[in-house]
Amino acid sequence: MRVLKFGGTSVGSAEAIARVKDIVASLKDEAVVIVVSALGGVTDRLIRMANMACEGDEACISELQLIINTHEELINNLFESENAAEVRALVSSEIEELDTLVKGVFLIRELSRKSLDRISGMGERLSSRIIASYLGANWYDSRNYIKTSFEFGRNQVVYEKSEQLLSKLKGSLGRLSLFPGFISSNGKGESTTLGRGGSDYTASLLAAAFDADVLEIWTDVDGFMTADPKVISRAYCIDHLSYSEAMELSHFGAKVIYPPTIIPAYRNKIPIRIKNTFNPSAKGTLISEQSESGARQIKGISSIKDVTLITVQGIGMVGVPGISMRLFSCLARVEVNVVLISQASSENSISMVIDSSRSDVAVRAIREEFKPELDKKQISRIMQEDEMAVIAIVGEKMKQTTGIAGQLFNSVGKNGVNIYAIAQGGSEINISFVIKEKDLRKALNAIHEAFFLSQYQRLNLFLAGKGTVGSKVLDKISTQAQKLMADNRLRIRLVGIAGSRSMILNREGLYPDTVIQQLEKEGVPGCINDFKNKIIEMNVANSVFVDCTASEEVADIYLQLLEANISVVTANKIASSSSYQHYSRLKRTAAEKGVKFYFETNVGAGLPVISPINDLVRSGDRIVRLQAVLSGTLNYIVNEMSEIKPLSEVILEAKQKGYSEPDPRIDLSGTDVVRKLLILARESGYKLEQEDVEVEPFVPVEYLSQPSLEDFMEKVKELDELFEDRRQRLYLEGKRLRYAASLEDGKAKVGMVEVDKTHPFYELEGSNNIILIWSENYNLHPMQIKGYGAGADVTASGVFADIIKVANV
Ligand SMILES: NC(=O)C1=CN([C@@H]2O[C@H](COP(=O)(O)OP(=O)(O)OC[C@H]3O[C@@H](n4cnc5c(N)ncnc54)[C@H](OP(=O)(O)O)[C@@H]3O)[C@@H](O)[C@H]2O)C=CC1
Ligand SMILES: N[C@@H](CC=O)C(=O)O
Repeated sequence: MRVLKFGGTSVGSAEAIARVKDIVASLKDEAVVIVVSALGGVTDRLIRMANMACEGDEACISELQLIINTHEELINNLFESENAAEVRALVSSEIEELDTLVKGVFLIRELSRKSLDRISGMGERLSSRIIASYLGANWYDSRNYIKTSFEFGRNQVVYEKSEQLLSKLKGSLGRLSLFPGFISSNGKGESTTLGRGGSDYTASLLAAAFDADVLEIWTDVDGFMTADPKVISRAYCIDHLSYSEAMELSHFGAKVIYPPTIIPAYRNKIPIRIKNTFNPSAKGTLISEQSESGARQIKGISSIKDVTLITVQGIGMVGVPGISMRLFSCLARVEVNVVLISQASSENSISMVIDSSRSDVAVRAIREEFKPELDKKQISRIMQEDEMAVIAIVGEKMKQTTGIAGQLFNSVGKNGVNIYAIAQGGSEINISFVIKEKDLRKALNAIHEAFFLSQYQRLNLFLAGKGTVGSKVLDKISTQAQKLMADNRLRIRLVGIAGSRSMILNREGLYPDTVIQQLEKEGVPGCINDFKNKIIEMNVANSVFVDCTASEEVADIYLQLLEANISVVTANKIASSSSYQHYSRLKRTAAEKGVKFYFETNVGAGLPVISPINDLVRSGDRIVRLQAVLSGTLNYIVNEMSEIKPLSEVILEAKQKGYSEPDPRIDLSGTDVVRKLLILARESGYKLEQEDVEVEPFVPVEYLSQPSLEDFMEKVKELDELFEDRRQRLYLEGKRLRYAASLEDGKAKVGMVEVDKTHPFYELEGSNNIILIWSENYNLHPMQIKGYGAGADVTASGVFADIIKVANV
C-alpha cells in the first residue's frame, strides 16, 4: 500500500486535480490512501476571514462568499452538471457550518482557539469531499481517527489512540481511500488541527498505522534541494536523505515537509519520497533510515531569517547552577521558542536565537526573571540583535569527519561574513551559526560553492575601464570561458562594468561580447564611487574588482574594496606607485582580509616580472641590483625612428598600437617608468618614494607642460630634428639609444643611455622590455626577463592570468 499526500498547489485547480487523477491511475491495482490539503491559499483565507469576523469587519461576509465561490467553481470545472449537483449537495453541510461559524464569531466578536480550529480545518473538509468524488475514492473523516490533546500550548497527537483507531480501519479500506489532511479531534470529539503544514503529518500518521510501503509527499518542488533555489540558482535536488538529515533541514527552513511528519514514518521505518506533481517524472528525494552510501559529507544547507540573537552576559553567571534552567523556563512560560543556543565554556554568556516577532516579549521575560542579578550587576547586559539569520549545514557523514567546520568557516570568513554564534549538537549532523541577515545570500553562495559545486568555482568580476586593455580583457573572458571550465573548473562571471560616466550591474551576469554596447545604451549614469558602493551593496561571494583604467580616482577605491573582502586585480599603476604607506596598507589589508591584490601587469605588461621577484624574496634571496628597459612606448619610439619617420610621427604610432598610456606624455616624461621602477624596487624590499627616483625625461619638461595633448603633439615636432641627429650619430658610433631604469645601492634612476653591441639592451626590438635582476644567488649572471612589454593583447593576458590566480586554480 502507498500513502500519497497532495499539497495545496497540487490540488489548487481543476487541471492540477486532473494531474492527481493521472498519478493515482498510474498505480493501477495498488491500494492507495490519499491525503489532501485545502485548495492552495484557502487556509490562509479562512484564517484571515475568521480574524476579520472577530474584529467586526463586515467584509468577512463577502470573503466567506468568495471562498464558497472558489469551491463551487472547482466543482463546476471538474464535474458534469448532474454530478456537480450531487457534489454540491455533499459539501452543503460543510458550507452551512462555515457560514454559521463565521457569523457567530462576527456576532460575538470572539474567536476562541476552538472556533479557529474548526474554521481553519474547513478547507480540507471541503477539498477532500470534492476530490474524493472526482477520484471515486472512499472518503474518511480524519477527525474520527486522529486524536489530539492540548499540551504545551498546542494540539499534540495522541499516538496510541490514533494508531488504534486507524489499525481497526485498515482491514476495511478499499483500493482508493481519501482523507482530509490537517484536521483531527480531541477527546471530547471537538475539531482540532495539527498545525500549519499538518497535512503531511496526517499522511505520515496514516502511513505508519497502515504499515504502508511508502509515503509519497506530492508537492510543487522536485524534492529537498541542496539550498534554497530562490537564493542559489545552482542548487540541485538531493537524491537521498536519512530521517535525521531531513528533520534537521526542514527544521531550519527547508519548507519541503512539515518537520513532525518525519516522526511516525521514522518510528515505523516507512520510507518517504518527495515528488513533484508538476514534474512527476523527476526522481524526487527519498528519505529513509540509511543515508546514501558514498554521499557527500554535507547534504544540504538551510537557513532561517527574521530572527533575533539574544545574549545574556555577566560574570555572575559563571559556575552558578540553574541559570540556564531559569532562562529557558522563563522563555517557555511566555511561549517563546528557542531555535539555537550557544554557550561558551567560560559560562560568561549564553546566546540564543528566537523568532524576531517574539523578541520584545522574550527580553522582557528575561529582565523580569533576572532582575535580582541585574540589580546586583551579576548580569551585566542583555543584548538584543535583530535582523539576524541562522544557517545550518546538515549531513550524517559530518560525524567523525575532520575539517568540515574549517572549510565552512573559511568559506564565509574569506567573504567577510562575521559569525555571531555557533552551535553544533553532539550528534554532529548539523552545524548552525548566526550571521547578519544582510550577509545571508552571500554566505549561502559561498558555502554552496565550497561544499556542493566542487564541479566548478565561480568568480564574480566587476570591471572598470573598457578601452584598449579593458575591451581585450572582455574578449578573453568570452573566448576562454569554455576552456577554463573544462581545464580549471572555473567560471568567470562578469557582474558589473563601469566606464568614466556610466555603469551596469547584474547579479545574474552580463554578456562580455555585447556588454560595451549595452553600457552605451543602458548604462546608468554614475561615477566610480557609485560603482564601488553598488559593488559593496551587492555583497556577492568571490568578488574581484578589475581596474583597466589609468585613473587615480579608480585607484583610490581599492582600500574600501579590499576592506569589504573584494579582491583587486589592476593594470593601473597609480595605487602601487603612490606613497609607500598607502601601497603597504593595501597589501596588508588584502592579507588581513584573506583576499588578493594583484598587479603583475604594472611592470612589463604580460611578462612575469613581479611574481619571480616575489618568489626570490620569499625564498630568502636578496635582490641587490636591477637594470631594465621598462617602457614599451619609448623602446618602440627609439627603434622605429628613422630619416623618414620622425619622433612626432612615431609617438602617434605608439599610441595607435596601444603601447602608450592614454596620455602619452606619461610615457614621454618618464613617469610611467618611474612608477614601474618604484613598484619593482618595493616588491624587492626597498622602501622608496617617487621623489627618491632620479628622472631624466625623454623629452624636455617645457614640451610636456603644454596645455593640451594636441598642443603637445604640435610642439613636439620641434624635437624631430634633434632626435634624428642623435640617432644618426649613434648609428655611426655603433650604438643605440635606450630609456633605462636602474636600482643600485638602493638608488633608483631612470633616463636615457647609449649602449653598444655588448650591452644586453642593444638587441631589444620593437616595444620589448628587458629586466635584469642581480641577487645574492643570481650574482655573476643576472636573471633576465625579456619580451613584449606593452600592447593590449599581452596586457589583457596578464590581467586575465591575475584573475585566474585569485581563484587559485
Ligand atoms: N597598453 C599597455 O600596454 C598597458 C597598459 N597598462 C595600463 O592599463 C590601463 C588602461 O590603459 P588603456 O586601456 O590603454 O586605457 P584607455 O584610455 O584605452 O581606457 C581607459 C578606460 O578607463 C575608463 N575610465 C577612465 N576614467 C575612469 C573613471 N574615473 N571611472 C571609470 N572608468 C574610467 C575609460 O572609460 P570611458 O571610455 O567611459 O572614458 C576607458 O574605458 C592603464 O592604467 C595603463 O597604464 C598596463 C600595462 C600595459
Ligand atoms: N605605456 C606603457 C604600457 C605599459 O605599462 C609602456 O609603454 O610601456
